[in-house]
Amino acid sequence: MSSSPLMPAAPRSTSPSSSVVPDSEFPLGKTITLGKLLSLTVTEESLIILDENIKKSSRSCCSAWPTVNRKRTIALYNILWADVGVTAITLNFAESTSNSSVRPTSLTYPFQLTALESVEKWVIYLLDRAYEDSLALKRFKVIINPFGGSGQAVNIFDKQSKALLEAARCKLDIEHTTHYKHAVDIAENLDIDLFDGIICCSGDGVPHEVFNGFAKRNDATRALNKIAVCQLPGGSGNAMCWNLTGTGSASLATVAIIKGKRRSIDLLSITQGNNRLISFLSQSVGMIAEVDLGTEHLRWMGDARFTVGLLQRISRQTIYPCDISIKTAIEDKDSIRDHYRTYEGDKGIIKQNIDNGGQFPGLKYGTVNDPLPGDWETVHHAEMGIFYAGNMAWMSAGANFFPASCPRDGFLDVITIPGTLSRLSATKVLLAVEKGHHFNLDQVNYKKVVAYRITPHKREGVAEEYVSIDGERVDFAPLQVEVHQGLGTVLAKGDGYEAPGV
Ligand SMILES: Nc1ncnc2c1ncn2[C@@H]1O[C@H](COP(=O)(O)OP(=O)(O)OP(=O)(O)O)[C@@H](O)[C@H]1O
Repeated sequence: MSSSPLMPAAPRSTSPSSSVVPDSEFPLGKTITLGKLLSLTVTEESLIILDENIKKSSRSCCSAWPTVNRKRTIALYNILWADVGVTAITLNFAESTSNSSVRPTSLTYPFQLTALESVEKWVIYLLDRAYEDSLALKRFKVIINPFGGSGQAVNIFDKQSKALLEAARCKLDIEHTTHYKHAVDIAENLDIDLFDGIICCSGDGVPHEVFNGFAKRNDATRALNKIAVCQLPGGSGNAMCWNLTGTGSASLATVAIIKGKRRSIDLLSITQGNNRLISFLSQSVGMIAEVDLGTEHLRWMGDARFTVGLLQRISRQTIYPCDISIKTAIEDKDSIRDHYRTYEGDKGIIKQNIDNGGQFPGLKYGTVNDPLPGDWETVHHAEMGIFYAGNMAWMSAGANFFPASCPRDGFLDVITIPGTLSRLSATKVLLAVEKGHHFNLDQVNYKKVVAYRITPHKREGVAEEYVSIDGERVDFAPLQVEVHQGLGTVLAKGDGYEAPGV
């Protein structure tokens, strides 16, 4: 068998010789003929199987007679693996069962022993095309939060993902979290030589913990560079999954991970009090934080609780006073749009040379306890409604809050919206968020920044105040944030985020 990294050794034996002749175009062409009635062709996008034995019949609208359809087309993206035995080839692929789900399926075709070498070469070609610049046979640590979302994460993984990963011959080491912050310990102590990635079947809290676990290691930069972090939608907020795979379907996201390309993303350092932690997704103060963290009583509504919670606060014109100091990178929307179009899927900085084998990088701008750097601009916001800083586009399904977000541009996108907007105006903003069209509205202030500090002020008579980092509650206290360009690694379907841009 070939020494291709894609291929396992195929068993050989000495069965009778065969009359199978590879297509004359092969190996330069893409077809292998396995018999008079059977050929497999790799085209630009698909595997086409012509099989006279396929008994699928279809009736055209113009004809009363059924026609026999002997052609089967499988998108190369859905090809998971191919095993070559001595006299049969088995193709594993993801078959659509609906618009939003796939399941693993296989087809086996016999061939005669003399064709073995040709079949092996053809399979190497097929798998090269099916995986392109994505690593095949990935080795995953799988971390499942059994309490994520509505407690369905184990079920989701077992029913919708595991068999697809196995069909793609991925190596899995599965662990269920047993306590709060368990994923921090798992990432901190992981033998990174054994894995290519971590799949978090959870909400956004577990990937947040994984990045923080890596950050604690002495070889943090190596771990962050080597291990790609990904998410299957097993929680109540699955933003990472939406941004990197473009779906909330566990089976479709699994295929996107199997075929996922290693891409770097910016990470953020946050200091608050004497703590430092790492964020990959967002920070919010004001309405968004309160709705995210303070509406547990509306959990039964599912995703609708965010909309209902926001509308309640908008109608009351709720305000959240704070001071914000920013080191701005790009201020006006036209320049942000130009920047987005240049850097959205930029591959030029896919991997900077950040793996120096050492600890997590230091802070360029000091901590929240240090004096503010002289070139930061500070503004007091007496009537802030929403302060939202995002490192990815989707903040949850249907909420494309940061449509100008670029995965590795070294900037964080910051939105501020006054709490004093009229109900009509504020509702217009919210309705525009799904498609990212709020970016164009005058009421929405949108900046790209390299660092900022926010000091929220407690409101008189308000019992609970909220600050959220990656959807998790932290102290209601000042925090300072700076970006580390391209420091994290993920598996992504495309080069940019899977969201409509600007
Ligand atoms: N076995 C466990 N027992 C208690 N807490 C856990 C356990 N496993 C994970 N956690 C904690 O659950 C939190 C949320 O996890 P995750 O984001 O996966 O779920 P979620 O349902 O989206 O979250 P949320 O409850 O914040 O909406 C994390 O802080 C994590 O440490």
